[in-house]
Amino acid sequence: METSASLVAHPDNAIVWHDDNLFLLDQRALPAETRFLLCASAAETARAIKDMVVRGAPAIGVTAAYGVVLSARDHFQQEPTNWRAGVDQDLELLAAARPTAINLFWALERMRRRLAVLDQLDPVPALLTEAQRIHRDDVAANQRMGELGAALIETPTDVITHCNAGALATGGYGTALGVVRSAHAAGKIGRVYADETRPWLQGSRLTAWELQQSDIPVTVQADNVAASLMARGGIGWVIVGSDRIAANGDVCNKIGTYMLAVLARHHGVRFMVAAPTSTIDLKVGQGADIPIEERGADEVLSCGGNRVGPDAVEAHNPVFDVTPAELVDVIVTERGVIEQPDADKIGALMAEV
Ligand SMILES: CSC[C@H]1O[C@H](OP(=O)(O)O)[C@H](O)[C@@H]1O
Repeated sequence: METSASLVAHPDNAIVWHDDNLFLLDQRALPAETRFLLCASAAETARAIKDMVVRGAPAIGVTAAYGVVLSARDHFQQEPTNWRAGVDQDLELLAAARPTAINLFWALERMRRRLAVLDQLDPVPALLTEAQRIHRDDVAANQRMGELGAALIETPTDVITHCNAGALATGGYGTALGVVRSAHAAGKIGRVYADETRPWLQGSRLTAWELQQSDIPVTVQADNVAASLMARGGIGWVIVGSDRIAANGDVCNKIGTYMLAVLARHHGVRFMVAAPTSTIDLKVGQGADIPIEERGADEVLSCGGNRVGPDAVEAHNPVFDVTPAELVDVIVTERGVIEQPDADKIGALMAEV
């Protein structure tokens, strides 16, 4: 993949369709380096998702949608009257990139439905329009969630967040960090304590960088500081995103989220999950049924590119966990807020979607 220095590196500009190609702000390099990588094919897009050049549930859905556009362009150019089989294969390649975030499959299904009604003429313009609509809708949903989430914060407080559920994890603005941005603008959040989020360090590398771009006070902390910080007082909320929400309200999110939810309940800190309805998977009844991605041992046994563990030692690296619905005080979606989520409330909200 080549790079292009002509794009502006900003959290809200991490996924860019430019010169009929896809450019991704390389989140593996942030914050030390801001570089865009060119994805010129569906295969390169799938690789970028798998390698976490781009990550975050809505962000990989938006990215995969553009990957389908690249696929249609390539296969239409190669075989103008027989491009569908190649595009179908690329849809499967993109779907196999990562297993947990439902937004990837939700976005690909939207592209499949658009494909189904296209005739054999050039599919690219219609597919690009659909991908851009998915991208635009995601940003609008995040801005709406920001408003709804901020309104729940009654008195000014500090908050803890985990991983990165910001503009970098979405089409822009962010889910959890979208609430933070809106609440801070309304004078309701003083400081954000960002868990570094081992092993991939989305918090110390991405959330801290994002909040600095928005001039929001942020303090990075090791993941195991959260308990004593809550015990000290002054933390009103834990605000996180999600990669998949089961039909009963169980929330799958970055590893360590479940630990935060238990601590929050113990310390009387409220626990908010901000996620668009595209993150709710009614086909999965409970959190235990959500596939949890396991990544390589090297992510755990290294830090900042330096090996820290001994040779030949084993490592366990599940990168998501499940927080039971009963530990979630509120789920904020773009369609509304669900207090004390359960299957009936999730079903009622989704019936309106
Ligand atoms: C707004 S969804 C962000 C969500 O995705 C992250 O996982 P990863 O960085 O591995 O893609 C994490 O679970 C965030 O909460």
